[in-house]
Amino acid sequence: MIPLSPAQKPFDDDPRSRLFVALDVPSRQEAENLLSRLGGSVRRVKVGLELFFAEGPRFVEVLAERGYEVFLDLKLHDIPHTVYRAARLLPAGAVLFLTVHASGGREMVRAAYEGIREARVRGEKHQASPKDVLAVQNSPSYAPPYLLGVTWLTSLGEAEFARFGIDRRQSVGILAEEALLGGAAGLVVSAWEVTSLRAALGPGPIFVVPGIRPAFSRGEDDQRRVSSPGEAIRSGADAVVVGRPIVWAPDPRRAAEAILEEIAAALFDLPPRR
Ligand SMILES: O=c1ccn([C@@H]2O[C@H](COP(=O)(O)O)[C@@H](O)[C@H]2O)c(=O)[nH]1
Repeated sequence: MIPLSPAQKPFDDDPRSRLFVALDVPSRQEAENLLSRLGGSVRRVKVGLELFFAEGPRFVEVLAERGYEVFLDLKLHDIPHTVYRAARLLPAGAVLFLTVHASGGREMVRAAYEGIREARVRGEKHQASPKDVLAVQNSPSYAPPYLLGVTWLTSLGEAEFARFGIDRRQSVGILAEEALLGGAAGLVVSAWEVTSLRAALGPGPIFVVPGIRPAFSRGEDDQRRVSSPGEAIRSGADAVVVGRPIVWAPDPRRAAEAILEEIAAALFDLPPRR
């Protein structure tokens, strides 16, 4: 694995690079409405199963054409052969992050990585010279689309881990290793595990944290390992994913801006990136 230096990670000083709004809505029309309500407060979006089933890969390309950076959260999980063949068809030029379940094992993650590499070359072929294609083909692992390995879903709480007979902390470490050894550039983790993973793995891997519940939205739902946006960033997350606290807010733009302020304050408290 070629470690990514912190400076190479796809984040910048704009707090908007640290926030992915989950477009968890059932149609392109609803996604468009939400995006127009969010205005310029958001630059990065996450497309998950719901919107992808509704609108397919073409809408991912439309979002990218409009300047949004897209996290395609399909959480691939199958035998390596199947994952490889699916990943080859990724609209590579339109995607910043793609997820796989780390529990598929390092061979499966590697298959996704190889599929992405082919998708990247195929996408480039339309505009690039053979020399450029070769350069893309030989590029280091960490060019977009970046592959992220999902460790344990943030909807799993201590009751589930007890029922499964699994040690959460230890097994998250194993899953992280499987993902990174398979070629993932980073992980999707809960804020509960970020501090220990960052300490163990260093600044290189990208950590993206869902299960974000700002103070204004706290209430019962299906998320179990939750944190505020500020806590997640201070613990070592590079970025957070937020769905319902923004999507279901009476004023989504105001909610996004409050979260961005919290992210900015947390970044300000951290030492500069080395
Ligand atoms: O472990 C995981 C992995 C992915 N997600 C996704 O993030 C968003 C969270 O939405 P909220 O409405 O803020 O709960 C959603 O799209 C999930 O599919 C996750 O929550 N946990």
